Amino acid sequence: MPRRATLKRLRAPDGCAIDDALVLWFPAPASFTGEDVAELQLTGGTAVVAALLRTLGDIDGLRPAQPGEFARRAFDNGKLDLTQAEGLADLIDAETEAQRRQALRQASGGLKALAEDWHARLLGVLGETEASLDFGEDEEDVSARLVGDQDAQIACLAAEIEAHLGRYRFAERLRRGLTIVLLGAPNAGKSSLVNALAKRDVAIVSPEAGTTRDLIEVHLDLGGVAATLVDTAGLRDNTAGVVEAEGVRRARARADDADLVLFLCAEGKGEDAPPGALVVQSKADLRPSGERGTLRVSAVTGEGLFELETVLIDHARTLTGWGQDATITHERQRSALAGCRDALIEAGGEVDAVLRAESLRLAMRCLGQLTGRVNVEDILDVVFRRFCIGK
Ligand SMILES: Nc1nc2c(ncn2[C@@H]2O[C@H](COP(=O)(O)OP(=O)(O)OP(=O)(O)O)[C@@H](O)[C@H]2O)c(=O)[nH]1
Repeated sequence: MPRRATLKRLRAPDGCAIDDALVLWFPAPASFTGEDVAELQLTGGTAVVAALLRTLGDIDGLRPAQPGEFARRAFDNGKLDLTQAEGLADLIDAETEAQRRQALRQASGGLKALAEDWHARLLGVLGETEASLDFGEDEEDVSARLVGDQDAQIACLAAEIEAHLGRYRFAERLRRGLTIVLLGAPNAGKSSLVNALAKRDVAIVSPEAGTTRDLIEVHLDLGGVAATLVDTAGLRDNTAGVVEAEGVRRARARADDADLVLFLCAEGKGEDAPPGALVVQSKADLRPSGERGTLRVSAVTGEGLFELETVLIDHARTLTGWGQDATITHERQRSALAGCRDALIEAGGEVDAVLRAESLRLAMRCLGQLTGRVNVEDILDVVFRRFCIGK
Protein backbone atom coordinates (compact mmCIF):
# COMPACT_ATOMS: atom_id res chain seq x y z
CA MET A 1 0.00 0.00 0.00
CA PRO A 2 1.50 3.40 -0.96
CA ARG A 3 3.24 5.28 1.84
CA ARG A 4 2.12 2.83 4.55
CA ALA A 5 4.56 0.90 6.69
CA THR A 6 3.73 -2.83 6.54
CA LEU A 7 5.41 -5.61 8.47
CA LYS A 8 6.45 -8.38 6.06
CA ARG A 9 8.51 -11.53 6.17
CA LEU A 10 11.20 -11.20 3.49
CA ARG A 11 12.08 -14.46 1.73
CA ALA A 12 14.74 -15.53 -0.75
CA PRO A 13 13.44 -17.04 -4.04
CA ASP A 14 13.92 -20.54 -2.56
CA GLY A 15 11.46 -19.61 0.20
CA CYS A 16 14.05 -19.26 2.95
CA ALA A 17 13.20 -16.47 5.40
CA ILE A 18 15.65 -13.56 5.51
CA ASP A 19 14.11 -11.21 8.07
CA ASP A 20 10.90 -9.57 9.27
CA ALA A 21 11.01 -6.03 7.91
CA LEU A 22 8.97 -2.87 7.64
CA VAL A 23 8.26 -2.25 3.98
CA LEU A 24 7.40 1.18 2.62
CA TRP A 25 6.28 1.67 -0.95
CA PHE A 26 6.46 5.07 -2.68
CA PRO A 27 5.05 4.90 -6.20
CA ALA A 28 6.30 7.48 -8.75
CA PRO A 29 6.17 10.42 -8.88
CA ALA A 30 5.54 11.02 -5.16
CA SER A 31 8.92 9.77 -3.97
CA PHE A 32 12.29 11.35 -3.15
CA THR A 33 13.72 10.52 -6.57
CA GLY A 34 10.47 10.84 -8.49
CA GLU A 35 10.73 7.15 -9.45
CA ASP A 36 9.12 4.09 -7.85
CA VAL A 37 10.93 3.56 -4.55
CA ALA A 38 10.67 0.71 -2.04
CA GLU A 39 12.23 1.16 1.38
CA LEU A 40 13.00 -1.82 3.59
CA GLN A 41 13.66 -1.34 7.30
CA LEU A 42 15.47 -4.44 8.49
CA THR A 43 16.52 -5.73 11.85
CA GLY A 44 20.00 -4.27 12.31
CA GLY A 45 22.97 -6.55 11.84
CA THR A 46 25.60 -7.24 9.23
CA ALA A 47 24.45 -10.75 8.36
CA VAL A 48 20.81 -9.67 7.85
CA VAL A 49 21.81 -6.87 5.50
CA ALA A 50 24.33 -9.09 3.68
CA ALA A 51 21.69 -11.84 3.14
CA LEU A 52 19.21 -9.35 1.70
CA LEU A 53 21.81 -7.70 -0.54
CA ARG A 54 22.83 -11.15 -1.82
CA THR A 55 19.24 -11.96 -2.69
CA LEU A 56 18.60 -8.58 -4.31
CA GLY A 57 21.89 -8.84 -6.22
CA ASP A 58 20.59 -11.98 -7.93
CA ILE A 59 17.69 -10.07 -9.46
CA ASP A 60 18.47 -8.87 -12.98
CA GLY A 61 18.86 -5.11 -13.31
CA LEU A 62 19.36 -4.46 -9.59
CA ARG A 63 22.65 -3.08 -8.31
CA PRO A 64 23.79 -1.05 -5.29
CA ALA A 65 23.39 2.73 -5.66
CA GLN A 66 26.44 4.92 -6.15
CA PRO A 67 27.09 7.69 -3.61
CA GLY A 68 24.74 10.57 -4.42
CA GLU A 69 22.76 8.55 -6.97
CA PHE A 70 19.39 9.07 -5.26
CA ALA A 71 19.96 12.84 -5.08
CA ARG A 72 21.17 12.86 -8.69
CA ARG A 73 18.01 11.07 -9.85
CA ALA A 74 15.88 13.49 -7.83
CA PHE A 75 17.69 16.33 -9.63
CA ASP A 76 17.28 14.70 -13.06
CA ASN A 77 13.57 14.23 -12.39
CA GLY A 78 13.07 17.84 -11.33
CA LYS A 79 12.47 17.04 -7.65
CA LEU A 80 15.44 19.13 -6.51
CA ASP A 81 17.40 21.94 -8.09
CA LEU A 82 21.18 22.15 -7.67
CA THR A 83 21.02 24.55 -4.74
CA GLN A 84 18.66 22.19 -2.89
CA ALA A 85 20.97 19.24 -3.58
CA GLU A 86 23.86 21.26 -2.15
CA GLY A 87 21.73 22.16 0.86
CA LEU A 88 20.85 18.50 1.39
CA ALA A 89 24.51 17.45 1.36
CA ASP A 90 25.23 20.23 3.87
CA LEU A 91 22.33 19.10 6.03
CA ILE A 92 23.77 15.59 6.18
CA ASP A 93 27.16 17.08 7.18
CA ALA A 94 25.72 19.64 9.64
CA GLU A 95 27.22 19.34 13.12
CA THR A 96 25.74 22.36 14.85
CA GLU A 97 22.33 24.01 15.14
CA ALA A 98 23.26 27.02 13.02
CA GLN A 99 24.66 24.79 10.28
CA ARG A 100 21.52 22.67 10.38
CA ARG A 101 19.21 25.67 10.11
CA GLN A 102 21.16 27.21 7.23
CA ALA A 103 21.37 23.91 5.33
CA LEU A 104 17.69 23.11 5.87
CA ARG A 105 16.71 26.54 4.53
CA GLN A 106 18.64 25.82 1.35
CA ALA A 107 17.52 22.20 1.06
CA SER A 108 13.90 23.29 1.34
CA GLY A 109 14.30 25.69 -1.56
CA GLY A 110 15.11 29.09 0.00
CA LEU A 111 17.63 30.01 -2.68
CA LYS A 112 15.67 28.22 -5.39
CA ALA A 113 12.61 30.37 -4.68
CA LEU A 114 14.72 33.54 -4.87
CA ALA A 115 16.32 32.41 -8.13
CA GLU A 116 12.89 31.65 -9.61
CA ASP A 117 11.63 35.10 -8.64
CA TRP A 118 14.71 36.76 -10.17
CA HIS A 119 14.32 34.62 -13.28
CA ALA A 120 10.65 35.63 -13.72
CA ARG A 121 11.47 39.32 -13.31
CA LEU A 122 14.39 39.08 -15.72
CA LEU A 123 12.16 37.40 -18.24
CA GLY A 124 9.70 40.31 -17.92
CA VAL A 125 12.41 42.92 -18.54
CA LEU A 126 13.81 40.90 -21.43
CA GLY A 127 10.34 40.70 -22.98
CA GLU A 128 9.93 44.47 -22.74
CA THR A 129 13.39 45.08 -24.18
CA GLU A 130 12.63 42.84 -27.12
CA ALA A 131 9.25 44.52 -27.62
CA SER A 132 10.92 47.94 -27.67
CA LEU A 133 13.03 46.76 -30.61
CA ASP A 134 9.83 46.83 -32.66
CA PHE A 135 8.99 50.48 -31.96
CA GLY A 136 9.48 52.80 -34.88
CA GLU A 137 11.00 56.31 -34.82
CA ASP A 138 7.59 57.92 -34.34
CA GLU A 139 7.10 56.05 -31.10
CA GLU A 140 10.31 57.29 -29.51
CA ASP A 141 8.51 58.80 -26.49
CA VAL A 142 6.92 55.49 -25.51
CA SER A 143 10.21 53.73 -26.11
CA ALA A 144 12.16 56.16 -23.85
CA ARG A 145 9.64 55.72 -21.05
CA LEU A 146 9.88 51.95 -21.29
CA VAL A 147 13.68 52.04 -21.23
CA GLY A 148 13.57 54.20 -18.07
CA ASP A 149 11.26 51.66 -16.46
CA GLN A 150 13.50 48.74 -17.46
CA ASP A 151 16.54 50.59 -16.04
CA ALA A 152 14.80 50.84 -12.68
CA GLN A 153 13.88 47.15 -12.68
CA ILE A 154 17.38 46.08 -13.70
CA ALA A 155 18.99 48.28 -11.03
CA CYS A 156 16.62 46.89 -8.42
CA LEU A 157 17.43 43.28 -9.36
CA ALA A 158 21.18 43.95 -9.39
CA ALA A 159 20.97 45.59 -5.95
CA GLU A 160 18.99 42.68 -4.49
CA ILE A 161 21.48 40.13 -5.81
CA GLU A 162 24.38 42.26 -4.58
CA ALA A 163 22.89 42.28 -1.07
CA HIS A 164 22.78 38.48 -1.06
CA LEU A 165 26.34 38.28 -2.42
CA GLY A 166 27.47 40.59 0.39
CA ARG A 167 26.43 38.01 2.99
CA TYR A 168 28.14 35.09 1.21
CA ARG A 169 31.35 35.02 3.22
CA PHE A 170 29.41 34.77 6.49
CA ALA A 171 27.30 31.87 5.24
CA GLU A 172 30.31 30.11 3.75
CA ARG A 173 32.18 30.31 7.07
CA LEU A 174 29.16 28.97 8.92
CA ARG A 175 28.83 26.08 6.48
CA ARG A 176 32.48 24.99 6.59
CA GLY A 177 33.01 25.87 10.27
CA LEU A 178 35.54 28.33 11.69
CA THR A 179 39.21 27.65 12.24
CA ILE A 180 40.62 29.10 15.44
CA VAL A 181 44.37 28.76 15.90
CA LEU A 182 45.99 28.92 19.30
CA LEU A 183 49.44 30.50 19.32
CA GLY A 184 51.84 31.32 22.11
CA ALA A 185 55.29 30.69 23.53
CA PRO A 186 56.27 27.15 24.57
CA ASN A 187 54.79 26.27 27.96
CA ALA A 188 52.27 29.13 27.77
CA GLY A 189 49.58 26.56 28.59
CA LYS A 190 48.09 26.11 25.11
CA SER A 191 47.49 22.37 25.32
CA SER A 192 45.99 22.75 28.79
CA LEU A 193 43.59 25.39 27.48
CA VAL A 194 42.62 23.22 24.48
CA ASN A 195 41.81 20.37 26.86
CA ALA A 196 39.83 22.70 29.12
CA LEU A 197 37.79 24.10 26.21
CA ALA A 198 37.26 20.66 24.68
CA LYS A 199 36.39 19.30 28.15
CA ARG A 200 38.52 16.22 27.53
CA ASP A 201 42.19 15.31 27.22
CA VAL A 202 43.14 15.68 23.58
CA ALA A 203 46.53 17.35 23.75
CA ILE A 204 49.54 16.24 25.78
CA VAL A 205 50.34 18.60 28.65
CA SER A 206 53.84 18.61 30.06
CA PRO A 207 56.14 20.97 31.96
CA GLU A 208 58.71 20.40 29.23
CA ALA A 209 58.74 23.31 26.76
CA GLY A 210 58.21 22.28 23.15
CA THR A 211 55.92 19.31 23.82
CA THR A 212 53.42 19.97 21.04
CA ARG A 213 55.05 19.62 17.66
CA ASP A 214 52.31 18.83 15.19
CA LEU A 215 48.93 20.51 14.92
CA ILE A 216 46.21 19.04 17.10
CA GLU A 217 42.61 19.78 16.19
CA VAL A 218 39.49 19.65 18.34
CA HIS A 219 35.93 20.41 17.28
CA LEU A 220 33.94 22.92 19.31
CA ASP A 221 30.34 24.03 19.17
CA LEU A 222 30.47 27.76 19.88
CA GLY A 223 26.86 28.61 20.59
CA GLY A 224 25.69 26.82 17.45
CA VAL A 225 28.67 27.69 15.26
CA ALA A 226 31.04 24.84 14.40
CA ALA A 227 34.70 25.61 15.01
CA THR A 228 37.97 23.72 14.87
CA LEU A 229 40.43 24.78 17.55
CA VAL A 230 44.01 24.09 16.53
CA ASP A 231 46.73 23.59 19.15
CA THR A 232 50.15 24.43 17.77
CA ALA A 233 53.83 24.13 18.61
CA GLY A 234 54.93 26.95 20.92
CA LEU A 235 56.52 29.82 19.01
CA ARG A 236 60.22 30.24 19.70
CA ASP A 237 63.11 31.05 17.45
CA ASN A 238 65.73 28.78 19.02
CA THR A 239 63.93 25.53 18.44
CA ALA A 240 65.34 22.27 19.80
CA GLY A 241 65.45 20.51 16.43
CA VAL A 242 64.09 20.21 12.91
CA VAL A 243 60.83 18.61 14.07
CA GLU A 244 60.04 21.47 16.42
CA ALA A 245 61.11 24.04 13.80
CA GLU A 246 58.72 22.43 11.32
CA GLY A 247 56.02 22.55 14.00
CA VAL A 248 56.56 26.28 14.42
CA ARG A 249 56.44 26.79 10.65
CA ARG A 250 53.13 24.90 10.45
CA ALA A 251 51.74 26.89 13.37
CA ARG A 252 52.45 30.19 11.63
CA ALA A 253 51.12 28.97 8.28
CA ARG A 254 47.90 27.74 9.88
CA ALA A 255 47.48 31.03 11.76
CA ASP A 256 47.78 32.95 8.47
CA ASP A 257 44.69 31.13 7.12
CA ALA A 258 42.72 31.10 10.36
CA ASP A 259 39.42 32.89 10.91
CA LEU A 260 40.61 33.83 14.40
CA VAL A 261 43.93 33.62 16.23
CA LEU A 262 44.04 33.23 19.99
CA PHE A 263 47.36 34.32 21.43
CA LEU A 264 48.08 32.86 24.82
CA CYS A 265 50.75 34.38 27.07
CA ALA A 266 51.84 33.32 30.53
CA GLU A 267 53.69 36.60 31.05
CA GLY A 268 53.31 40.16 29.78
CA LYS A 269 50.46 41.51 27.70
CA GLY A 270 51.04 39.56 24.51
CA GLU A 271 53.18 42.18 22.80
CA ASP A 272 54.36 39.49 20.33
CA ALA A 273 50.82 38.64 19.24
CA PRO A 274 50.12 38.91 15.53
CA PRO A 275 47.84 41.79 14.51
CA GLY A 276 44.16 41.02 15.00
CA ALA A 277 44.81 38.18 17.46
CA LEU A 278 42.70 37.84 20.58
CA VAL A 279 45.16 38.01 23.48
CA VAL A 280 44.50 35.79 26.48
CA GLN A 281 46.63 35.57 29.63
CA SER A 282 47.15 32.05 30.91
CA LYS A 283 47.93 30.66 34.35
CA ALA A 284 45.82 33.34 36.04
CA ASP A 285 46.13 31.36 39.30
CA LEU A 286 49.87 32.09 39.36
CA ARG A 287 49.52 35.85 38.86
CA PRO A 288 46.56 37.14 40.82
CA SER A 289 47.11 40.72 39.71
CA GLY A 290 47.29 40.25 35.94
CA GLU A 291 47.08 42.90 33.27
CA ARG A 292 43.82 44.84 33.26
CA GLY A 293 41.55 44.70 30.28
CA THR A 294 42.91 41.39 29.08
CA LEU A 295 41.13 38.07 29.29
CA ARG A 296 42.68 35.94 32.02
CA VAL A 297 42.21 32.20 32.28
CA SER A 298 43.47 29.35 34.38
CA ALA A 299 43.24 25.84 33.04
CA VAL A 300 43.96 24.63 36.58
CA THR A 301 41.22 26.47 38.54
CA GLY A 302 38.85 27.08 35.62
CA GLU A 303 38.93 30.84 36.28
CA GLY A 304 38.01 32.91 33.20
CA LEU A 305 37.05 29.90 31.07
CA PHE A 306 33.36 30.83 30.97
CA GLU A 307 34.25 34.42 30.03
CA LEU A 308 36.60 33.16 27.30
CA GLU A 309 33.90 30.88 25.91
CA THR A 310 31.46 33.80 25.89
CA VAL A 311 33.96 35.97 24.00
CA LEU A 312 34.64 33.12 21.53
CA ILE A 313 30.90 32.66 20.92
CA ASP A 314 30.57 36.42 20.26
CA HIS A 315 33.43 36.29 17.76
CA ALA A 316 32.05 33.15 16.13
CA ARG A 317 28.63 34.73 15.71
CA THR A 318 30.06 37.97 14.30
CA LEU A 319 32.26 36.06 11.86
CA THR A 320 29.28 34.03 10.63
CA GLY A 321 26.76 36.88 10.46
CA TRP A 322 24.51 35.54 13.20
CA GLY A 323 20.82 36.08 12.45
CA GLN A 324 21.37 37.29 8.88
CA ASP A 325 19.90 34.15 7.32
CA ALA A 326 22.28 34.29 4.39
CA THR A 327 21.32 32.33 1.30
CA ILE A 328 24.47 31.85 -0.76
CA THR A 329 26.66 29.27 0.89
CA HIS A 330 28.92 27.81 -1.82
CA GLU A 331 31.55 29.34 -4.09
CA ARG A 332 29.78 27.78 -7.07
CA GLN A 333 26.58 29.65 -6.20
CA ARG A 334 28.49 32.86 -5.53
CA SER A 335 30.27 32.86 -8.86
CA ALA A 336 27.07 32.13 -10.83
CA LEU A 337 25.26 34.97 -9.09
CA ALA A 338 28.21 37.34 -9.43
CA GLY A 339 28.07 36.62 -13.18
CA CYS A 340 24.37 37.43 -13.16
CA ARG A 341 24.93 40.70 -11.31
CA ASP A 342 27.74 41.74 -13.69
CA ALA A 343 25.55 41.03 -16.72
CA LEU A 344 22.73 43.08 -15.16
CA ILE A 345 25.05 46.03 -14.57
CA GLU A 346 26.20 45.68 -18.17
CA ALA A 347 22.57 45.64 -19.35
CA GLY A 348 21.67 48.68 -17.24
CA GLY A 349 24.41 50.79 -18.79
CA GLU A 350 23.54 49.77 -22.35
CA VAL A 351 21.50 52.12 -24.53
CA ASP A 352 21.37 49.85 -27.54
CA ALA A 353 18.33 47.58 -27.11
CA VAL A 354 19.90 44.66 -29.00
CA LEU A 355 22.99 44.63 -26.79
CA ARG A 356 20.88 45.18 -23.71
CA ALA A 357 18.78 42.12 -24.56
CA GLU A 358 21.98 40.14 -25.08
CA SER A 359 23.27 41.04 -21.58
CA LEU A 360 19.89 40.19 -20.06
CA ARG A 361 20.03 36.76 -21.71
CA LEU A 362 23.50 36.25 -20.25
CA ALA A 363 22.16 37.19 -16.80
CA MET A 364 19.44 34.55 -17.21
CA ARG A 365 21.99 31.95 -18.25
CA CYS A 366 23.96 32.64 -15.06
CA LEU A 367 20.80 32.14 -12.99
CA GLY A 368 20.22 28.89 -14.88
CA GLN A 369 23.70 27.76 -13.86
CA LEU A 370 22.90 28.56 -10.24
CA THR A 371 19.85 26.30 -10.17
CA GLY A 372 21.21 23.76 -12.64
CA ARG A 373 18.77 24.56 -15.43
CA VAL A 374 21.46 25.08 -18.04
CA ASN A 375 24.98 24.15 -18.91
CA VAL A 376 26.05 22.41 -15.77
CA GLU A 377 26.95 18.90 -16.92
CA ASP A 378 30.58 19.41 -15.88
CA ILE A 379 29.76 20.36 -12.31
CA LEU A 380 27.07 17.77 -11.57
CA ASP A 381 29.63 15.14 -10.67
CA VAL A 382 31.33 17.52 -8.28
CA VAL A 383 28.06 18.33 -6.52
CA PHE A 384 26.73 14.76 -6.24
CA ARG A 385 30.04 13.07 -5.41
CA ARG A 386 29.86 14.73 -1.98
CA PHE A 387 26.91 12.59 -0.95
CA CYS A 388 27.23 9.39 0.99
CA ILE A 389 25.99 6.03 -0.29
CA GLY A 390 22.24 5.75 0.09
CA LYS A 391 21.45 9.40 -0.56
N1 LIG B 1 49.44 26.82 37.43
C1 LIG B 1 49.08 26.60 36.19
N2 LIG B 1 49.82 25.80 35.40
C2 LIG B 1 49.42 25.60 34.14
C3 LIG B 1 48.22 26.19 33.61
N3 LIG B 1 48.10 25.80 32.31
C4 LIG B 1 49.15 25.01 32.04
N4 LIG B 1 49.95 24.88 33.13
C5 LIG B 1 51.19 24.10 33.21
O1 LIG B 1 52.12 24.64 32.32
C6 LIG B 1 52.91 23.61 31.71
C7 LIG B 1 52.81 23.72 30.20
O2 LIG B 1 51.48 23.50 29.83
P1 LIG B 1 51.07 23.06 28.34
O3 LIG B 1 49.59 23.10 28.30
O4 LIG B 1 51.76 21.80 27.98
O5 LIG B 1 51.69 24.26 27.54
P2 LIG B 1 51.89 24.44 25.96
O6 LIG B 1 51.77 25.89 25.71
O7 LIG B 1 50.96 23.54 25.23
O8 LIG B 1 53.37 23.95 25.77
P3 LIG B 1 54.16 23.48 24.44
O9 LIG B 1 53.51 22.22 23.97
O10 LIG B 1 55.54 23.26 24.95
O11 LIG B 1 54.10 24.59 23.47
C8 LIG B 1 52.36 22.31 32.28
O12 LIG B 1 53.16 21.88 33.34
C9 LIG B 1 50.97 22.68 32.77
O13 LIG B 1 50.53 21.86 33.83
C10 LIG B 1 47.45 27.03 34.47
O14 LIG B 1 46.41 27.61 34.12
N5 LIG B 1 47.93 27.20 35.75
